[in-house]
Amino acid sequence: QPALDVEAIRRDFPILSQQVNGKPLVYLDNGASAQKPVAVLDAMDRYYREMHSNVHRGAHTLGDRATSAFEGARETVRGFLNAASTREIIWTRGTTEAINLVANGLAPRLQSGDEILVTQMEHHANIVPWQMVAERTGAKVIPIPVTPAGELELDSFHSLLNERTKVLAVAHVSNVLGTVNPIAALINEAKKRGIITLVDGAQAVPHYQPDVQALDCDFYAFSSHKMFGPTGIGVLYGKSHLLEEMPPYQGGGEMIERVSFERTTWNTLPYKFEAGTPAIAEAVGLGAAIDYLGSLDRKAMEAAESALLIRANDLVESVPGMEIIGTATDKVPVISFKIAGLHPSDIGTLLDQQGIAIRTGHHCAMPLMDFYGVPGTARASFAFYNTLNEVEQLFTALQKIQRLFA
Ligand SMILES: Cc1ncc(COP(=O)(O)O)c(CN[C@@H](CS)C(=O)O)c1O
Repeated sequence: QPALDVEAIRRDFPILSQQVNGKPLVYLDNGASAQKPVAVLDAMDRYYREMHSNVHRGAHTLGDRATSAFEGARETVRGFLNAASTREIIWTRGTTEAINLVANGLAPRLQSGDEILVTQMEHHANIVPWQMVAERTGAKVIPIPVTPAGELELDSFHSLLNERTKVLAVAHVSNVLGTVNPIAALINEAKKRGIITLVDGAQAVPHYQPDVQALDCDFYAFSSHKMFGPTGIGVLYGKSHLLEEMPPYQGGGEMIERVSFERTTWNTLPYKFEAGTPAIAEAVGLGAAIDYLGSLDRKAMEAAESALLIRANDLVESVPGMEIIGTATDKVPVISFKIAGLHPSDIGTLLDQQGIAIRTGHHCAMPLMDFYGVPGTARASFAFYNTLNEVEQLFTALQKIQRLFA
């Protein structure tokens, strides 16, 4: 297995080589948002310098350049997900908007007593939109419980499935626990019962390249900014037969075929769900991020990331009173933790003073915090550009904090 040349890769991410509070930045908050390679910055800069215009207007050369750059990025996303058609690739603002779009689009199918199955580990983005639609339709949102290790209780999953279950909405990867859920098996079970499946892929795409046709999920949502692309854009993959049936999410320009005060008709897929001027440069940036990832050895990336997680797990015992929350067998390199006698936000502040960036709090997963009986956790989330030395710096800092403040 060729090792990843992390030092060469880090040179692709200029932001990483700065000092914070007089110390080298150790950026371990990738689960909140990842950093961007020069290839993404250059692609967006070049777009604005040479191509920018509004899209789909077709009146002039720049418009054609912008449109082909924009639709070219959509094709890049289609290839990344192995979707059957670009008609199934909808640009959104991010994972949150993608899930809201689906929840609202499925509302006409839902009636009183129907059940929407989610999990106890979900991010609020995959709970609240369903609660809002359940409120309107009389449906119910039911959580699949999680074990203390942070894995789904699969027996409960099977017993919760019933003839009233209409939707299964589940995280591919937990942003708090790092747990990789067995989504292929979950989707397979749901499909046997005609249940519509949505996968929240926000925390999976920085680490894996999902194959939506192999998974056979009905919807897959993710955000560009988590997978080394710009903020402000995300993707909803949806099976075209379902997208065709769903009403538009927002009204305006682009999403129409013909408007009159007597009757308005919708545009074809994917434009029916893309009202208004889109985030064109951001789509180009996401396309560049996918091309950048495609230029790397994915197996070497996965090996490097699992080495980071193994080193972190090995170092936990070096910090008295430290406990990892989320010890699933199958995990991405994310560790949520608590240290006896210390509040997570104090840990975050003290680490920042040493140039180390993590996240603390409830991580938009309050039901999961309730399950563990904690107000929040400290979370270090690693990416392929982090080094073993950075893991050791984190734990050396935690040892010092524990000695001085716990
Ligand atoms: C599993 C999961 N699902 C949805 C979202 C929302 O992504 P947006 O790009 O904000 O729409 C996130 C974003 N989680 C960030 C910010 S709360 C974190 O620090 O964990 C997520 O992790």
